Amino acid sequence: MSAALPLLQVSGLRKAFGGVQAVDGVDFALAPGEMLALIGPNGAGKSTTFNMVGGQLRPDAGAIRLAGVDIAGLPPRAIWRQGVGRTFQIAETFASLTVVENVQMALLSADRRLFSFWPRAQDHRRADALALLAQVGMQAQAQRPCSTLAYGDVKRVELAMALAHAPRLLLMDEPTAGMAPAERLALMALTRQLARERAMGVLFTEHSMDVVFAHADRVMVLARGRLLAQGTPQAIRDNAQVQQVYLGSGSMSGTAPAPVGMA
Ligand SMILES: Nc1ncnc2c1ncn2[C@@H]1O[C@H](COP(=O)(O)OP(=O)(O)OP(=O)(O)O)[C@@H](O)[C@H]1O
Repeated sequence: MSAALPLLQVSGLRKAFGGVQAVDGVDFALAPGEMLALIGPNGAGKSTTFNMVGGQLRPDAGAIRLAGVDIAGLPPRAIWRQGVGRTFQIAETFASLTVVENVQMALLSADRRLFSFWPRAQDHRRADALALLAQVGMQAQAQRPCSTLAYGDVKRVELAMALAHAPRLLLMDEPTAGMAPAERLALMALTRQLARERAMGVLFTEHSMDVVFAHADRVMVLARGRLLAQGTPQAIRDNAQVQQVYLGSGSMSGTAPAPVGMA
């Protein structure tokens, strides 16, 4: 692999639902260790783009290359095996398990032994699970049931679980939804640190502009399925077209102030 090759290279990506062109020819690249935020008003095509990269949706056209290999249209499990991880909420059924057991379950899944070895999860790679928990600052709470954790701590455990199969690219769909401002900045600061340490690319959608401007290396703005702008957080914040799109839509959806309010 050439050093110049991006981790993720998306080109000509398109997807329509009936008469709605949800994603209309999107191109972007993501480097190892980079935090790339995907933002845009409601209905801009963020989730559709995100789900095509993760394999939940099949593109109508376009290429999605991971370290040069086209993964467009592969099923989610095949894309996961290529090294694309995703944060998922801890399922209700696992909330009664301890923190370390949840991470052990993720390691079992990464080792593709989830079903055959289910009863022995407690023995499986416990030291590795504890090491992952140390990386997200949760080792001291390893023995607690997940159901007793504060919300921000659950998010850290989910991050440790997503790291269990050592993804090259991590997809995070609104990772800080429902979190208090200080908590969401802390979670994304941690994610950024891990991205750097592991040379792991992170693509995330986010409605909280404070998170985007504090922790994205680069920001991509979608509007009506097209890439309106991409650049550094500062460049995006100062971009008149971007400000207009958000003003035109009332404001950024969700908890965040509109970009124009943050200059
Ligand atoms: N399964 C679907 N069936 C029909 N239309 C869809 C479907 N998924 C998305 N769309 C449409 O495609 C467009 C883009 O939707 P998408 O969910 O990708 O936007 P988004 O930027 O993620 O929005 P939000 O911020 O509200 O989540 C919208 O017009 C939406 O109504």
